[in-house]
Amino acid sequence: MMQVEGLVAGYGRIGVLHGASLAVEPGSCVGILGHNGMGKTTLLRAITGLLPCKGGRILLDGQEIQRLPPHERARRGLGYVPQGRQIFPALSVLDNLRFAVAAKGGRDGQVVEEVLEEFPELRRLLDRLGGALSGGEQQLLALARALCGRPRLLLLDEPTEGIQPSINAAIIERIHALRRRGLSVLLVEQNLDFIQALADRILLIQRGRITREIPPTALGDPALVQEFVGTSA
Ligand SMILES: Nc1ncnc2c1ncn2[C@@H]1O[C@H](COP(=O)(O)OP(=O)(O)OP(=O)(O)O)[C@@H](O)[C@H]1O
Repeated sequence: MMQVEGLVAGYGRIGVLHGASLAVEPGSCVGILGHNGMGKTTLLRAITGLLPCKGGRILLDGQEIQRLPPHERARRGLGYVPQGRQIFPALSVLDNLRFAVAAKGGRDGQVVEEVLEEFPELRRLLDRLGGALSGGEQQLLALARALCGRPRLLLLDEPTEGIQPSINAAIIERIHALRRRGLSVLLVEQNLDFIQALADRILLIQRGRITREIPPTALGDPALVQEFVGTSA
């Protein structure tokens, strides 16, 4: 589905990614773990095109996309749920969704209706302002909004940040349901239970490079977790 080869990116003269490589197989969920500041968000932003790539290649279905603008990468199947969700707080839930469809150049009525079938709990919130939602509701809206672009590969940046742990199970189930329909996922997450519940493969990022792959079962071993991410399970 996607191959990232030797990706180099950063902010001005500050290098962050120093040759990151990874692959996401069709229909799979790949998790990325790493300490704060190792480049997880930067990696996702470089893949979406929000940050320019200074080197390396990104292949989506075998086609190079690293020089395409973000909207063209979205058109080819990339969806992105950014860290902190970044929904529009002053727009209603419905308008947040409509905006996402319009940004992709689609006809909103039908797409929004299809997405609401996948996120039925948003129906009773359609008139509510985005900023008035709980963290968990905002995360569902952010997922639904990304789905309005009908992505085939979804990039998720720390979806559990700032939401109540009790909501995590609902979000995990929703992502599983999307995967059953063929969606591939690249997930950056610090919550070990969450990443273990979803990822088929887990990659470690250290100083801007993918350094290792670990089996999801390794997250049950506190000593390994300490070594990989510096927290205990
Ligand atoms: N806009 C920016 N300008 C300059 N440096 C930045 C910018 N955004 C991030 N950085 C730096 O780039 C490095 C990688 O940041 P990034 O956000 O990708 O890390 P991360 O692994 O996602 O960490 P976290 O879990 O804390 O979000 C950090 O040293 C960070 O300070």
